[in-house]
Amino acid sequence: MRASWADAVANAESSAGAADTAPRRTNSYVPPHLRNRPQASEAPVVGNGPSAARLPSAYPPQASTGSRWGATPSRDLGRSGLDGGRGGGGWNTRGGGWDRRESEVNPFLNEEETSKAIFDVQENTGINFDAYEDIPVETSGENVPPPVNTFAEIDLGEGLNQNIKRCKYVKPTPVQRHAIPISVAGRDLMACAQTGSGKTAAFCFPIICGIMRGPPSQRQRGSRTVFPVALILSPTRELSIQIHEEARKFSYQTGVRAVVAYGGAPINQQLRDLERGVDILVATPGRLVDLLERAKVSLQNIRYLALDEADRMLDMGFEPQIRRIVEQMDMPPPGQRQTMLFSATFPKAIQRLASDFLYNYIFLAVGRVGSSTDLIVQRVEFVPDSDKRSYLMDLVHAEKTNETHGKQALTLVFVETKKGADSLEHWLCMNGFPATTIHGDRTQQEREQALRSFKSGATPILVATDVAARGLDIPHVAHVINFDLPNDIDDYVHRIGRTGRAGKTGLATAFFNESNISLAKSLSELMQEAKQEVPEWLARYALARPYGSGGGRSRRGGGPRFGGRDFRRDSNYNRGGGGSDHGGYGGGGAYGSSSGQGGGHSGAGFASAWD
Ligand SMILES: Nc1ncnc2c1ncn2[C@@H]1O[C@H](COP(=O)(O)OP(=O)(O)OP(=O)(O)O)[C@@H](O)[C@H]1O
Repeated sequence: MRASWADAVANAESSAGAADTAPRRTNSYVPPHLRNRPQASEAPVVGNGPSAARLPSAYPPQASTGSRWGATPSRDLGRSGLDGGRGGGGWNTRGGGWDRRESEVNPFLNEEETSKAIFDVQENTGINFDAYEDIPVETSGENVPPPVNTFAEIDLGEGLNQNIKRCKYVKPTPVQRHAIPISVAGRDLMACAQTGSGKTAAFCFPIICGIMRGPPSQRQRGSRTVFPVALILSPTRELSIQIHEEARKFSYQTGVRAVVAYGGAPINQQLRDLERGVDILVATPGRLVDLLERAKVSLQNIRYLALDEADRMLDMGFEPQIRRIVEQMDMPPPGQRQTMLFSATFPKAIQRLASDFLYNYIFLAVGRVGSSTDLIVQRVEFVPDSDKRSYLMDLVHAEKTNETHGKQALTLVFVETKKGADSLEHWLCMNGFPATTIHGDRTQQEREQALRSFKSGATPILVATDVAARGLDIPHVAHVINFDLPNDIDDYVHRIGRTGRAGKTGLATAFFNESNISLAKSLSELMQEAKQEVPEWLARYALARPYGSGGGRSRRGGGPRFGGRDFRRDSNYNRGGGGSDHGGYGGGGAYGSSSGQGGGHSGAGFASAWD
């Protein structure tokens, strides 16, 4: 794969002009787990090899670091049977009590310096979370724990609280207000909440808190297999890297160790990292299957399973792999582990599949993108294919004038194909607009370099396929352009959600033409729900054309305001007919077959909480 001209420019820029500010000045590939390492003079060389986890124990550390280190660690996850019969020794593998915090690199350092230096702003302070205040929230399930208004209302432990402060999170977002108490109470959860609303912390905090409260790790002697306690799966490598970076921040100095494993990067380095000890494994499914097949990882001690972008993880492409990992390896079944599924969209068919993984779960829906807050201004233009480039030129010209502290605002352009991405990037560069690309034909090194270059503002235009559509949290993306619209409205929701994050505003422009007619109705409905101006021509297309066959129709059944609604509310759910496309569904045994509690949901079991 050729290295793009823009990447070369970005490399040159970061090594020359930005020498004072750029944290990484070399162009050679450094895998994520080796990044941010201190210079020899900065930190003692402890834990820097496979045998590190067997170093003399510094455990127990000072009590000041929170309840994890308290005298009576609690394993109570809020329901019976979760730890039943497995004895005390086999829960996790935190290096026999070795205090990893001594050698831990501060994950906050780099980021703060980079962010301040480049954009001269502080993230997460002064965020307008009031914008989320009137967002509708709906929960269903039995005995839903009440939401909290502050982080302080939940005993997350001193170490985690410190990190929340370091992240400058002043108060929980709506999904966090509801999801964290539910998960800390030990309940399984399917959560559907807006893009950019803090879902990562919503599943990371309860996991870290639960591990801190749990028993100390026991490494299995003589074995090179590792036994993580928590598994977080995500569909793309970049998203796994990002979740790992977040998890490292949230678990800094808590003694909880997060490791990432993903394809396209050397497996040996990931193995070495795993052997240093792992509590939370963040992984992409393909690489995890590889590790499981090599018996490098065992899932038998998993107490927490989180699927981010869960609807994507369970669609046709990923489902077999996910079932293999969750159901056919050695992971404890639902009821004996806690499962958390998160996404901004949850089609009902996927909910049915997902319910196999859950035990007596709570469904949480928090208003859809832009639902009542208009954080993202959506525009749609009728643009024939032949005119798309000149329209794009107009838009990026306009962005050039939209500068913050001398830096052009970031623009993310989505296209349909990898070839299309390369060709558009080339054309933009030829026309004097530094751009780079991210797509599946690029090497992992190129993909990560492209993201860094985009994030730093060195190449303020990123041309991407759907590989960048979900989960990526890139500050300062001011404009998302759907140069080619996706076939599925949920993909549109995730794409435009790369802007307007964490209470900030953003702009999304879509080029629509005859080839997108199947999307007309769902797009027009979505825009109406989000109180956006729907062009007359789009409304006409929407009226003339029912939902397209290719997924244009909203499959989520979320109705107004939600990205998904609990499929158990369907009238035919309790009549055993709700799962016609889902084997083994219906009747009372839908979830938690091992529970002995039946698991069927009566209508009376649903609570509804509107904020
Ligand atoms: N309580 C909080 N206060 C301030 N900022 C927060 C808070 N929670 C999360 N954030 C910030 O909000 C941004 C978006 O969070 P996150 O990436 O978890 O969103 P998400 O809901 O997972 O989005 P997506 O659906 O696109 O995956 C991040 O930069 C994160 O640091």
